[in-house]
Amino acid sequence: MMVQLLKVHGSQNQFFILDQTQLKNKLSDQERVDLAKHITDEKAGLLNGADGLLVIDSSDHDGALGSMEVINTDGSIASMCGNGLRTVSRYLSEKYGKDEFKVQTQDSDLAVHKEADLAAGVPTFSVEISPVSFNKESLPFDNFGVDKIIDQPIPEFGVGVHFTALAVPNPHLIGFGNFKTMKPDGLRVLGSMLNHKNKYFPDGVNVSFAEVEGPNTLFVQTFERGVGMTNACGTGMSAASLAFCLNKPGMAEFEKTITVYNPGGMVKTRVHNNDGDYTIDLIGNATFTHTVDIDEAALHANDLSDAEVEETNEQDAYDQFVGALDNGRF
Ligand SMILES: N[C@H](CCC[C@H](N)C(=O)O)C(=O)O
Repeated sequence: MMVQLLKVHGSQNQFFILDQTQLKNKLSDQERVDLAKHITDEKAGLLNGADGLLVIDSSDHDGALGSMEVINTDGSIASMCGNGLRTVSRYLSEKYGKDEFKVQTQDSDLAVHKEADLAAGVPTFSVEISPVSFNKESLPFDNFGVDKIIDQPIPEFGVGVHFTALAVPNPHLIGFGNFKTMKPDGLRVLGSMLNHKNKYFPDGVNVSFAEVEGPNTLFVQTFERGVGMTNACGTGMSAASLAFCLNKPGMAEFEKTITVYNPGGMVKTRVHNNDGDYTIDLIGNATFTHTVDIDEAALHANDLSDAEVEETNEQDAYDQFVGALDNGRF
């Protein structure tokens, strides 16, 4: 029986989507991890690979149209994926004909809704990023001698950079500085050092460098846990936006729209402060670039050799959207 996967992206953070409800027999945990590592591999995989596999399944939670599992390209499971959740939201919205609903994720059911297109031909969704925590146990982190890291220098991690650590709920370390003065390879070196189990972050951590470009305007680049350098990281940009509001109140405001540029384009965020209980809205594209038709048995066998790939016509519109961005970086 043929099954259709999608290749998608949120701000060019690329994923494959598999909707397990199509399958006669669902993939086992190991089959899903093996498939993720294979299909996203830039050489052995499909379409030069991707940053992860998003597995959709049914949900019996109130108001949820489905569930999302996030598998990084190295096979590790993440609790959340902001750019990916926008693409999953679009998939479920079109499957069920609804524009506002919830998606069940590992830690919580998150509110999502369709937004006005960011540009012609650029489907756009808003997704809730939460729960948020700064407690060391929630990332987790250790061996810094503190229970929270908020706007602090960590000399061994980078000179001229102030760091904030938070879980949204996947773990993020956000460094604010000036890309021109930061060591050019600083993000890659630090991201690689902290990517997997280490004495500071036992579960690894996503590392982002953020630069303030103006009032309510950031540029963020991320070295993702379990992936490496990506064009964008939705939870990373959301975490950076919250740190921006907390640490630079003169430049960023809660409840106001923040524009976050990244190497893959641009998203918008809005940080809500409910008496210290934070949630973030992440608004951005949900672009479907390819369909991938494959026999269910081949999926179980992790055999991609007969996969039939078709390109959609959506990337052109996204490229035009990026080309029209006016911050001088594109
Ligand atoms: N690499 C992340 C998961 C994907 C997050 C990112 N792609 C996003 O858009 O939030 C982690 O291991 O926590």
